[in-house]
Amino acid sequence: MTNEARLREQICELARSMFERGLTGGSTGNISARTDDGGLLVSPTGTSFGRLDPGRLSRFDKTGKLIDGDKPTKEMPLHAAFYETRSTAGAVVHLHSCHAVALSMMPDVNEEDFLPPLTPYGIMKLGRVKLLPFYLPGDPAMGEAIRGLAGKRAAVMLANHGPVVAGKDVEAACNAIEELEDTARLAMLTRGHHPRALTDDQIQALVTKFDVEWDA
Ligand SMILES: O=C(O)[C@@H](O)C(=O)COP(=O)(O)O
Ligand SMILES: [Zn+2]
Repeated sequence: MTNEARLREQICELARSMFERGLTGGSTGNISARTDDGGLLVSPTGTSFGRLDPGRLSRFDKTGKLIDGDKPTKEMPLHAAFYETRSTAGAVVHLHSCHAVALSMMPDVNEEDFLPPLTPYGIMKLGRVKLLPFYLPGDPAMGEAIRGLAGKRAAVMLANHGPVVAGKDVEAACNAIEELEDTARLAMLTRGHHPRALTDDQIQALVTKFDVEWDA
């Protein structure tokens, strides 16, 4: 099996796993990954994460030209902006995960640190998560918003829509976006109960020990 064939299988398998666990429903969400030749494999528009077909993923060459496969996600500008601004990005995932979307609607949420520092893994896997405003799905302005972050954030939350996370590869991006949803779930569950969050010293210790991108 070629590396590309393995990558196609992995994209579809991880997408299906997230769908089956209710992390994104219907035909929501999109996923992309870099190929060895600098191109991209991308989920087609209107497809369900539960039923992605490895042979029908949209394939782009390294210049951004669509080579074959089905019509790509309408969120290509969003995905492309992550690859352009983060040289370490090997994959990008977007979900409509319920608790993250709910948290994005809360009136007092911090736009610079969308997730409260509740557990170590949220900090280690995501760094600081920026809350972006609401955009219409497919609006290329989302790509401009990502470019405006100059590669400093691996994860953003689109208000009233869903999270988007870049990782070094498909597995890392999927693990990180699952952590985003879990942390948002904890935040919603503990909302109004004054949970004890991690202290600044604990956060700094994590950032240092696990080399987390945290300054942005
Ligand atoms: O919310 C949307 O419409 C998109 O962001 C989405 O999740 C699914 O769109 P496609 O990837 O074009 O199917
Ligand atoms: Zn979406």
